[in-house]
Order: sequence, then C-alpha cells, then structure tokens
Amino acid sequence: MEVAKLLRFYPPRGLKIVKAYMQYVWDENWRKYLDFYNGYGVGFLGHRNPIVVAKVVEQLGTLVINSPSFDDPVKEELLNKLPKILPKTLLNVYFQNSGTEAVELALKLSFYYTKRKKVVAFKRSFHGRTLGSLSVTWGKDYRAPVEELLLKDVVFAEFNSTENLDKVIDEDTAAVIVEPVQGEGGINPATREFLMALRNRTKEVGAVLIFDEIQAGFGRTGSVWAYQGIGASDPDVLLSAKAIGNGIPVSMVAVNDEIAESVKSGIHGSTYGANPLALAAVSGAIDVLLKDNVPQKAKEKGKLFDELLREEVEGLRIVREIRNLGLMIGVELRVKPGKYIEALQREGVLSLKAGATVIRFLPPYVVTEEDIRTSIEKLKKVLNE
Ligand SMILES: Cc1ncc(COP(=O)(O)O)c(C=O)c1O
Repeated sequence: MEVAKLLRFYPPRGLKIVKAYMQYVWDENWRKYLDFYNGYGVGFLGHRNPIVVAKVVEQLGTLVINSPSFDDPVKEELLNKLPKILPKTLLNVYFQNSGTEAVELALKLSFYYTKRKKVVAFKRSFHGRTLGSLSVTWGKDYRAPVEELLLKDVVFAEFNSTENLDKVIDEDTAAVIVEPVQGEGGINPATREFLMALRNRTKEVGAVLIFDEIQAGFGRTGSVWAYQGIGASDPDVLLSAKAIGNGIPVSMVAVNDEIAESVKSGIHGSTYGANPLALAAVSGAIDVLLKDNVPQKAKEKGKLFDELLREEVEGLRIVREIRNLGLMIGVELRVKPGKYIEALQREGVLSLKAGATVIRFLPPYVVTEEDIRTSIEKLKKVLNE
C-alpha cells in the first residue's frame, strides 16, 4: 500500500509519542519522559491542562468557527479578561494562528502606520519562517533558501548593546523588533538598559517598537511578560503565541491606541483569525495563569533549576555558561549539543537545541522539585560521559 510522506523539515528524534499529560509524554512502549521540549514551549501550562481542555471541549459543543464579521460570547469573554494580563497601553488586539503570522502583522502595521520601510532587528534573533518574519530573522541557515526574496531594508544590530543605536535607528526606521529573551538564539535575556534605550530612541524618531514574546511571554520567565520582569517600559506592539493557547494554534498581536486608530477595515484579515475554538483556549489559559499564580511559580522553580544547575553542572569543563530567566533555561556547552540532547532523551528527558551550542529546557510550570532534580542528575550524567 502506498503511504504519503511528510516533508521532513525537522530531523527526526526517533521517538513516537502516543500520549502526553502535564509535564510528561509517553512513547509507543509506554516509556515515560519528562518533556522539557514541550512543543517548543507551547505546553507551558502542562500538556492537556484540564482547565484549558474543559474550556475547549465546552466550546466544541456550541460554536467552533464564526465568520470574522460576527460577534460571539467567547470573543466578548476574552476581550473582558485581557486587561488582567495586558498593560493598559496595549489593549487593541488581533488573533491569528501562529507566531510568524503575528510577526507579519506587526511589520505590516508598522509599515502602514509610519509610511516607512526600514526595520531594525538583532543578531541571533528568530521571528519565524514566512517572508516578512524571515527577513528579520538572523540565522543564515534559516534565510538561505530564499535570501534574495527577503525584505532588503533590514539592519541587524548587536543584541544588548546600546552603542550606535542612535545611528542605526533613524528617521527612516519603521520598526525595531526584538525578543526580550532570545529563545532560538540561545536563551539570551535582554538587559533593562538595552530595552529602555530602544524605547527611548524609537520614541525620538517615531519608529514602532515591537517586543516579540512568542516564546518568552505568558508567565514563563517569572512575570506575565518578560519585559515587565526585566523592568522595561511598554512597547508599541507586543506579540505572543505558543503558551497562550497551550496547544491550540493561536497568536496575539496587541497594539497601542495610535496604531489601532490607523487601522482601516480591509487592510488585513485571516479566515481563522479570532476563531471561537482558539479564543476559548486562550480564555482557559488566562484562567490558569491567574488562578494558579503561574508567573510566581515559574520564578521560584526557575530559581531552583538555576541553583541546582550551578551546583551540579556549572563546574564541568564542557559547560561554558548557564543562563536563565524563570523557566527559560539554557546550558551553553563548549561543543555542539546534539549528542548530549540525544543521550538525555535516552535517559528520559526531552530537551532541545538553541543557538549553536546551547541545550535548552522549556519546562512547563507544573514541573516538580523532584522532576527538576532528576533532570539535572541525568544532565550531569550525560555531560560526564
Ligand atoms: C520569538 C519567536 N518568534 C516567532 C516564532 C515563530 O512562531 P511560529 O513557529 O508559531 O510561526 C518563534 C518560534 O519559535 C519564536 O520563538
């Protein structure tokens, strides 16, 4: 019998996952793994978090898709809830289906609002794989297949450096896009000084400041939004995805009033944008975030993870540096991390690569002290082998 084949854009990890619950997944032989890969951090509230699942199931029983021009109860419910997690300055929102779509809309609104074309992004950034988001993504390997087709007016500046910002960000700049914690680039938290310098300079020249919190946002770093924990001021546009739907594909673009006022009907759209099923998931996820004090738990567990890593593995010769903000954790090695990530998988812990040399852990907030101790013990073992 003929079978269709999936295009393999990702190297296979040799594991068939048949079930997942909270911080664990099971393979086809019912071996249990601690999942700190977590669908690139999507399942931050735990796989199949019961509160999110209940919301989605309830929604499946009433209304799954609604045409974008019509209102519905879950849209109203979510718009009422969002002020609990969004800053007052960013209460104009739109929902799409993936992170890259959020970046595309942010860039499009910036071009439209400023009538300018230039974008400033940063070295080691990752913003997605469609043409606009790829244009502001740094890595050569990501860009190579379509390099000639990407936006031309993009400048990559030094991340966390305030030198030369006055020159790089000028009156031609439509937008500055930055991850307050770089994820794919190697778990690199931005400094307050850097984010504030971007805030001040973009204000001076009338450029739009975009914070991409698609990976870092929604409690993972110890505050609802990473930039808040870092102590920076609000951006003009805030992007989130991954954890906000906890597995149901959804992203959110939140913009300030001035940009919102420039928006006219017809300049953008998405068939599945703000669909009731996705919005039910976001509504359920916000309930969990607030009722279970998720950012505080992420902060405490991240601290424990960090302390134990420093005690147990920081001193190993192969380890260059440990970096974290809450439960966004990177162990930078002096070598490529691939074989250690594989060895960890054999030991029952799933992790992923970031940058060229970093083992990344994106544990869900429900991870226990015992899970953290076990994973660090396993990491120490494989790094020593
Ligand atoms: C910071 C950041 N921006 C954008 C994206 C793209 O999101 P998606 O894969 O949902 O398109 C990612 C994905 O890893 C990301 O980490």
